[in-house]
Amino acid sequence: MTSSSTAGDLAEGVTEVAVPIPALVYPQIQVIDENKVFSYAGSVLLILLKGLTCVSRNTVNDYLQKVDLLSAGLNYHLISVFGSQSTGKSTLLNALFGTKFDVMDESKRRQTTKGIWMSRAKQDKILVMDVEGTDGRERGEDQDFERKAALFALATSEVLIVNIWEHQVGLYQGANMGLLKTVFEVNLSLFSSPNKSLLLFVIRDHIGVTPLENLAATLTADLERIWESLIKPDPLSNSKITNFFSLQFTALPHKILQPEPFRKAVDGLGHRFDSKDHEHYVFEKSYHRNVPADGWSIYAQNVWTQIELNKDLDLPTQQVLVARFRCEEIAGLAWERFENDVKPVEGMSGLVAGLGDIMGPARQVALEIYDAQASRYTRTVYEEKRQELLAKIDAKLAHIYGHYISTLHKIAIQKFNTSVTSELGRPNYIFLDSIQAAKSETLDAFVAAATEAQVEGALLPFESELQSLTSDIEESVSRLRALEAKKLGSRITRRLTSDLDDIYPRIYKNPNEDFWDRIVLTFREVLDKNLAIYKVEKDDVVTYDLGLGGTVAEVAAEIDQIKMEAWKALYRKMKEFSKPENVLIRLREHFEERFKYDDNGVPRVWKPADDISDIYSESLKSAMRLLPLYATARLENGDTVFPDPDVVPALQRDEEIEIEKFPILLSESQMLPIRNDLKRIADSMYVDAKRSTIQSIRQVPLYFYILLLALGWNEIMAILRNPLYFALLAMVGGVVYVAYFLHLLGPIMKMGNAAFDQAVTSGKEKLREVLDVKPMDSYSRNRTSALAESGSTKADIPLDDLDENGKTTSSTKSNTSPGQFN
Ligand SMILES: Nc1nc2c(ncn2[C@@H]2O[C@H](COP(=O)(O)OP(=O)(O)OP(=O)(O)O)[C@@H](O)[C@H]2O)c(=O)[nH]1
Repeated sequence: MTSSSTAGDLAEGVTEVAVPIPALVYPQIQVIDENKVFSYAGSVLLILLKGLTCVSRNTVNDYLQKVDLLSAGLNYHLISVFGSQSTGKSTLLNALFGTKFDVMDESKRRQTTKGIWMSRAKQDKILVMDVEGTDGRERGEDQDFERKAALFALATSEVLIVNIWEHQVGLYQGANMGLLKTVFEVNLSLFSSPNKSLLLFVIRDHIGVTPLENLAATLTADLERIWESLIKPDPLSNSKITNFFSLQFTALPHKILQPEPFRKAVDGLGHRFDSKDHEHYVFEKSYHRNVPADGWSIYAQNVWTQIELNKDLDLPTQQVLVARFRCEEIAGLAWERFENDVKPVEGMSGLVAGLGDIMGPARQVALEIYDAQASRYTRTVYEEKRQELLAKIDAKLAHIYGHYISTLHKIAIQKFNTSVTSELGRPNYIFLDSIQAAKSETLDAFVAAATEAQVEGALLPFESELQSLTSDIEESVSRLRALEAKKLGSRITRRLTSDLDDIYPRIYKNPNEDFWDRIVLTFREVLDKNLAIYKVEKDDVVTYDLGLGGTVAEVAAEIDQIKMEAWKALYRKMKEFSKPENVLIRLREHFEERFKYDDNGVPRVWKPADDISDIYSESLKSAMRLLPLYATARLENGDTVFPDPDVVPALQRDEEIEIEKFPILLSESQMLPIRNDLKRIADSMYVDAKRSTIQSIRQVPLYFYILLLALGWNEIMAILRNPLYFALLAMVGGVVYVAYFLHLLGPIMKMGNAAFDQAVTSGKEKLREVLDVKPMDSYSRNRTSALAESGSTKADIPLDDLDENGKTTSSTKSNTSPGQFN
């Protein structure tokens, strides 16, 4: 018992000065009608956890809206009154709270209040329920409604005003003790843990003979007795009535007989409801049912439905159900607002400027909407639904943000490529610096834009996208590095090719057994020279730095690529020089050098004594010996020339090179025509040599000189007699003598003849070229040239068929010549 009021209350009512009441008159609403139907319109069926519960967008909500309490949250109070029929309950409520509940027409003396009515009180944020009176003759023995109504009042109200006549105190039925017993019983099932309510006994028609104190004591004793008689569940077996109820008592004078004291007493009683400082202030936090005003109608309706269905009325569960329903409803509203706010940026392609400034406030506003209304409901439900809402909002934000940073990623990589391409297009660029600058700029811009669009509190990670962008950039850098390495490789290969162009022909022209050793050695020297500037030697370990960055493995691969290109350049050079036509020319030159010139390099003038066949044979053999050298790249030790093992895999993938045939430059089938052609050329030269010898040994007949003397006698004499002619003759004679003395007369004449013959042959060749328009392949052309130079374009002429003048003596033909190469 929190307070036990006595006559002091009465005195309080009498002595206190009435506070002027604002002339506010609120309408009323029937919450439950006499047929036990909850007041609603246009019901909506909802499934709330278990079973079907009829929940409405009802008139109660409309009413609360109308009386401006719908948005009051938990800041409202609910008071019910119950008691016997026609005991002046409505009269009391109207006087106490300024309501307009119907009051019985005295002349008719019949039930006025049917069902349960509600009205807002004149006091701040108080709702009052006027419950149909008990013991009415209209319902007779049917106590169903009064029990249910009492239960409903208890489940919803903080304060229950029990209205009794003074003369009923001490009576069992008249004082509603039977009903109170029911109330106590159901209270135990309603509130498994103590959830207090205030029972405010208002004793009417108190005439003052029995002090209020005594009346209160009687009532208290009755209540405790009832409480003790209840069968309580185990955990509550030792509980007291005061664990569940606070009790207050007050008494009012007769309204009709003592109107003024009645009014004053009512005014005094009113202060208990609006003055927090009042010692009997009726409202305590623990009395509140913790159902926000906007959820009250659902709560009340659920409670009533449960009561109507005679089901266990577990109020905490009902509160949770209402909280769940309302929190979901509020979360729905908040989500709707959020969706509307982010809609403009959701479907946008490309980068949305100021995304964070749109998403952040949208999230904030949605949460504020939710918090403002839902935070009044059961904490656990509120938080659970808030988490759900937050998760939904953040998932949407993550989706929008994901799209944003993915677009950002694409734009960033494009910008990187553009920037780096333009950097690398500049003269004298430094690859690594250019790449690093573009990379830093791109990543910084990405991080800045991604951070700018972040929303405080939301988990919007961009690290994985940043990682993906970084690896895309690295991939791009790798590609650029490969291109750069290729460019560098091409430059090195060009320099190497140029060096080989310079050196290779010299080695090639003078082949011997270590011919290929020299070529490979020279190649390696040239390659080393070109790679030397990139070489880094540290602790006897040789690595390379191409100035392109990259890992050790990447650099090694790039160096291998360069080496591979170098080997390809060598291969091309080898192939070029080993073309059959080039080899034929080289062999012919080699033959000529030995056949037409002596060991001192002096052109041979063939004399009858010379062994032409032997020289021919030796020269041809020497030339033929070169062919295998040119045909297969073989080192002196017998190994074939082959690329280094580290470049072989790359060469194997290269389409230009058949790596297995790397050292094979001329096949057997290619060598055969070269041999034949060389032989033909050599034969031709041999024939010419033979012919020139025969011509040199031919003699002028003696009679030619006698005839010349006879016919030229006069001229001879004229010359001898003329001093001028004679002097000239003497000079010519002197020159001839000196030539003869020096044995130059014969060679001078031979050279003259040879020069003449050569001129004739060249003339014929030119004439043939002019007349012969048929195109020739390079080998045929070179071959023709080689043959023409040797004068062997004619058919082979066997030496045995020549007479001493070098002419063909018969049609007999021989297939072999004396000096034929075997
Ligand atoms: N004796 C007496 N009669 C009162 C008092 N107050 C009101 N009445 C009369 O009691 C009768 C019933 O009043 P109501 O206020 O309608 O009583 P009620 O309890 O609300 O009636 P129901 O709603 O029908 O249960 C009326 O004729 C009132 O004039 C009072 O203090 N004393």
